[in-house]
Amino acid sequence: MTDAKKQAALDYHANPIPGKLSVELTKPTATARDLSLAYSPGVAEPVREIASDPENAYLYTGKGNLVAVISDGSAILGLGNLGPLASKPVMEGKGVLFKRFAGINSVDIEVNAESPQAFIDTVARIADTWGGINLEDIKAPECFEIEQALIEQCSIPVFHDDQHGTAIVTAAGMLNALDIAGKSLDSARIVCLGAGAAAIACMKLLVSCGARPENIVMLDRKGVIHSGREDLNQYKAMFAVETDKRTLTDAIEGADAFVGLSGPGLMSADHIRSMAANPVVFACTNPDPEIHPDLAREARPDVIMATGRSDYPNQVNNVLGFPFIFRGALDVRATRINEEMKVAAVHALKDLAREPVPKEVLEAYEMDEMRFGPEYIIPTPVDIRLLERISSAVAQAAVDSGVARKPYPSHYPLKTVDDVYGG
Ligand SMILES: NC(=O)C1=CN([C@@H]2O[C@H](COP(=O)(O)OP(=O)(O)OC[C@H]3O[C@@H](n4cnc5c(N)ncnc54)[C@H](OP(=O)(O)O)[C@@H]3O)[C@@H](O)[C@H]2O)C=CC1
Ligand SMILES: CC(=O)C(=O)O
Ligand SMILES: [Mg+2]
Repeated sequence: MTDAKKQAALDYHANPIPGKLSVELTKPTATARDLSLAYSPGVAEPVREIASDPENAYLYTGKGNLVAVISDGSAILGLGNLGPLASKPVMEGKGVLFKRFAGINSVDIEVNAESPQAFIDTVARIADTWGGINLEDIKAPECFEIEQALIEQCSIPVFHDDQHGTAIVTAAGMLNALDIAGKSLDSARIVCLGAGAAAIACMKLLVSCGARPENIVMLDRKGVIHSGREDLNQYKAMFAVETDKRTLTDAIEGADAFVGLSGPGLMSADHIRSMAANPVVFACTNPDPEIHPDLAREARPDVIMATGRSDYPNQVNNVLGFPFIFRGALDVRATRINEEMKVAAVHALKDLAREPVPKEVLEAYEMDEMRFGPEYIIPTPVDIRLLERISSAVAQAAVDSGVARKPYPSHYPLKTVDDVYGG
């Protein structure tokens, strides 16, 4: 970023008041009567109701439309382990996206925990307060243990966005990009740079969608994850392949697709030049991708290129997933977000990219045209139809797979965020 853009980003966060979110009132509070209902003595009535049946919390408090965004700051975007407090702008940002795109209230919580168990214990103790928990920017491998333990201990959806939100959006984008390239997932050779939270989840979901494990080469800081390595944790070991390739240069030659979930500037023009025809390059590290889109296009005019950023075409970013996935899960009071719900989200997102783009989206992006093709493989986050399509698909999948505690919502499909509380 230029110095001017850096300053603009700081000014945006600082002015006119610090931060990006505030809390608003939903009930009248002007009179003594209002206050006697909102607080003492009236507040005692819902207290008694919730004490007699915890389900009443959904009736009398904001729980049902409230998601906690929780991080330890150990993998903030691609910036690394900068600690809990430094993660707060990102967590507030996730709250902005929850509210703006899906009408969901959120609170960000940055936890200073000395161990995964301390983090788990902290979150488990406050879990009943929320309708759902979005874990964010927690590094691998600790994130896997943390998420699994919290799913087991909590009766509300617990979802590590960097794993599953990213995987859902990557799978939708990859299916479309390969289709445009004239290829298919079941025969594509895929190189994944990174073997952390996002990378492991993305490759697992791509395999569920039809990619062949033997066609995937994953790399971490030490190079290719191959079966001769003895330093692999159980998550990386799932992707160990029999190969004599050792470096990114070895692995990328002739590959159909590259997925970068690692660090900035790690892919060169030579790497991309050595890929197969119509290469698909998802350089998804934020804020600075593995290779800049301009450099990629210069090296390979036939590239189908995506980044995690809003300022280039094809934003493959979990913002296209988590607001709408939680919307659907909350509205049927799902106990968890399962594989069926994730796959439903992949297909809803993938299919929407093939439809004509509304004029509001063109205006927001100052474009005359956006059409399914190399420069438009996936919808943009401002597309209001995401709310309708993904939330509906996820809610239906929750009902069909038996994790919903309420029927498919009668106020669906949602056309705007003003509709989220129903009529
Ligand atoms: N576009 C999007 O929607 C999203 C993008 N991301 C991006 O993905 C990246 C990883 O995030 P996340 O998975 O949460 O973090 P993790 O800390 O869990 O994983 C980081 C992974 O990157 C690998 N890595 C780092 N540097 C290198 C390098 N020089 N060469 C090869 N591998 C390297 C690490 O290797 P090792 O295991 O050896 O340490 C590790 O496997 C971030 O940049 C983040 O911005 C994440 C989520 C969503
Ligand atoms: C987008 C996101 O969640 C990340 O880069 O970590
Ligand atoms: Mg993240």
